[in-house]
Amino acid sequence: MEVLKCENLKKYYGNHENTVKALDGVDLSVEKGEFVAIVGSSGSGKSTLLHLFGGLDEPTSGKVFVDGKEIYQLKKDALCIFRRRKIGFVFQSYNLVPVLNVYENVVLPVELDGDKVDTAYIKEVIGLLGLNKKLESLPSQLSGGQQQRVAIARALAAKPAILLADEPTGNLDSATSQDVLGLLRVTSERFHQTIVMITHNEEIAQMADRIIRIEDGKIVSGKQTLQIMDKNPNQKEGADCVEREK
Ligand SMILES: Nc1ncnc2c1ncn2[C@@H]1O[C@H](COP(=O)(O)OP(=O)(O)OP(=O)(O)O)[C@@H](O)[C@H]1O
Repeated sequence: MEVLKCENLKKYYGNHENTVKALDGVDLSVEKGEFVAIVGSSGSGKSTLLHLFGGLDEPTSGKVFVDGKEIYQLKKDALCIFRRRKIGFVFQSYNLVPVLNVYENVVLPVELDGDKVDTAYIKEVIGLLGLNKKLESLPSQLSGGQQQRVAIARALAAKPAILLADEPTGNLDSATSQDVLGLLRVTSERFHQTIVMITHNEEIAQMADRIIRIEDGKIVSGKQTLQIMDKNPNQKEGADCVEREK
């Protein structure tokens, strides 16, 4: 099932001779449960693409569908609600609320939406991310890797259709980056969670199911959706359940 799609997506900045074509006709489809990495050099258009997937910007032209809904057809308020319910964000700077403890940070988006917290699910997410013993801690009492794990748990709390991660390991050392990425992969497998992540780091990108390469606002490889077989949570992590791009 397709969860994210864009058609002929363009984002131009400036006008006339000063036009910057940040995205220049991107077509892409991401299936439910896929873990996709977007890589490309600085200025290639990665952040612009991720922001447009997240309903955080307006395209110059083209369409973005999340969970079957054409998001830029929605009015501003409706898009805001849709974003809160359907899209989880993880940024390089963890953006946790400093005066709230780990548990309060994780459930905050659900509570802000007036929804009932699915405590069994939250407990599982927290356990999977290894945060059980840190529930009462404030963000300032956590390491960078732990703070990013809280940010991932928070992004998953509302069971989003897609999780968008913008350089999620940008502030972490190499070993911690691998840990955090491993956990993102585990959550993708356990909850069949669709994840789109941008990264500069090739090693990190290799942990995704599919790598999309972008240059000068165009996709140069990784466009096709892979055949993802059932990501059985009982299988070993990294088991051969996903046919990687050749
Ligand atoms: N608000 C803006 N106004 C004008 N140009 C912009 C704006 N935002 C981005 N751009 C330009 O669009 C192009 C793509 O930028 P984008 O931030 O998407 O690249 P990126 O691949 O994410 O880069 P990086 O890896 O350095 O973050 C760049 O040439 C950038 O200068």
